[in-house]
Amino acid sequence: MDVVVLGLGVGGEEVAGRLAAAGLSVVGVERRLVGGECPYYACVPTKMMVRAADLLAEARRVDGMAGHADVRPDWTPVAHRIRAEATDNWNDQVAVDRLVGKGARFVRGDGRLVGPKRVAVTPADGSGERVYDAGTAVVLGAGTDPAAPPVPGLADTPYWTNRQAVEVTELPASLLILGGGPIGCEFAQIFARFGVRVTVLEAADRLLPGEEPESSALVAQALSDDGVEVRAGAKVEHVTYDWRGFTARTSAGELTGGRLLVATGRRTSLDALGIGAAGLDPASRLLPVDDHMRATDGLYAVGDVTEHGGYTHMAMYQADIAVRDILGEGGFTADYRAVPRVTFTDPEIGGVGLTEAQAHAAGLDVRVGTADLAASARGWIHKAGNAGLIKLVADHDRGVLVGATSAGPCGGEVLAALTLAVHAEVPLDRLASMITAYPTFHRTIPTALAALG
Ligand SMILES: Cc1cc2nc3c(=O)[nH]c(=O)nc-3n(C[C@H](O)[C@H](O)[C@H](O)COP(=O)(O)OP(=O)(O)OC[C@H]3O[C@@H](n4cnc5c(N)ncnc54)[C@H](O)[C@@H]3O)c2cc1C
Ligand SMILES: NC(=O)c1ccc[n+]([C@@H]2O[C@H](COP(=O)([O-])OP(=O)(O)OC[C@H]3O[C@@H](n4cnc5c(N)ncnc54)[C@H](O)[C@@H]3O)[C@@H](O)[C@H]2O)c1
Repeated sequence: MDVVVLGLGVGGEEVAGRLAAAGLSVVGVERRLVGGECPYYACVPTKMMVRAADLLAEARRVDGMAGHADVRPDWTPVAHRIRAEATDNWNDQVAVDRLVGKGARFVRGDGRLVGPKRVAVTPADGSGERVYDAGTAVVLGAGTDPAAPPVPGLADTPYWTNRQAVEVTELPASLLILGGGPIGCEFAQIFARFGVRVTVLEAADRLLPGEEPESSALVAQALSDDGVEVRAGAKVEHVTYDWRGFTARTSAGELTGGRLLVATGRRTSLDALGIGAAGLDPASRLLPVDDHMRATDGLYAVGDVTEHGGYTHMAMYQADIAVRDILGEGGFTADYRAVPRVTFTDPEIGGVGLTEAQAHAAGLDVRVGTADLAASARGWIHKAGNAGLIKLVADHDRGVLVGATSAGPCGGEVLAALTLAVHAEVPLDRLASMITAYPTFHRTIPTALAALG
């Protein structure tokens, strides 16, 4: 055996498939579904939900702009699409066949490191434990599970995580969401647009605390316009559940919901994965890796278990680097200066690189330029649903952008131009001389460039 891949999510499946296709002998170990969180419980089904919720919102904007539309939301086609088109009713046979078709051996079971380059697997079919020795490398791609805060009472309740929220077939009348990060905000808007009374409780003083404060304000306004009640800066002290639903005692008073969705982040289980047997600190929450994705001699890690995970595109990027390193192919190594991220609310919140606060914390000579998307020609034409902004964060010393935000309709698409600018370190004067088509949303980029202090 050349390589054992432990965890076949987005990152692990890519590594195992490509190495097997290149002729290496590969064992892939997965205890749940090949493909991991993204296709079954995360990116794909939630963006199908977003698409449906956005259709409702656009239809509600017909009045006053294109006639009149009566909109009657129905969750049935959304739940059906998630089952029939996205998850095959949470069956991964197609993915298993694809992997085996590339030449990998597949074992469904629970794996753990029991030595450097040695993995023990307890197969799901009840057969006895098997041990695999990897001649070349072990690759960890074990991802994360939803984390729940240690709130008294919470563990005794049937709360939802993203997994139950994706599986839902009948919507509750009301939903209380703990956490106003990307997961909390996306689900809040989706369910509110389908008529659920939603309350979001966020411990930090604003939604999306990892993004620019201007983005947080935009999302708070959008959620409020959709009827979501947002309580930021509030702490949950106790949770109970009875036949009426959930009651949360919080520093902002008592909050209730027919269902409770916990969206307060993710957790790894590196100790249970046996990283101590490879000489790594079992108490680590995330694995430090070098720019070839090596955690230690013969052990690689990709995706959410690493310090630079959190997104499917990062798991894919890191998988590519690990594969090329194992095959000795060379090429680029990991560079995290221009990592893009998009929260798929309406308006979409796109960000790349550093926020203004992070750039200051890095000791840079920071200049900031902001422009209102709604005030642009395209924003004015678009009218209903035109809220958004471009914010640029520049390093004045080097004359380049180190971060940017693109919020608005198509905010995630417009972000591509800004990602390119940060990634390629395009000089600001060269960027300012770029011609932008009229009347596009991305014409707000030169307006923000002109506003750079
Ligand atoms: C609701 C939600 C929405 C999201 N939306 C987006 C989005 O729009 N865009 C985006 O880029 N990212 C999004 N993400 C993040 C994205 O899903 C993750 O970054 C991505 O899935 C990480 O891939 P991974 O391969 O590292 O891990 P995972 O996808 O978590 O896969 C890890 C796999 O390892 C398996 N495993 C773990 N331990 C063991 C073991 N001991 N033995 C055997 N198998 C094991 C697990 O069963 C799992 O299948 C979202 C996440 C959530 C929760
Ligand atoms: N569009 C996307 O790319 C996308 C969408 C969803 C999720 N994701 C990824 O999935 C991961 C998890 O997302 P997430 O939103 O769960 O995590 P997160 O860590 O980004 O946000 C969790 C939020 O919960 C808050 N919180 C923590 N404890 C709390 C408590 N006790 N009460 C109230 N609020 C509390 C935090 O302040 C934070 O704002 C992230 O890595 C994210 O990047 C990505």
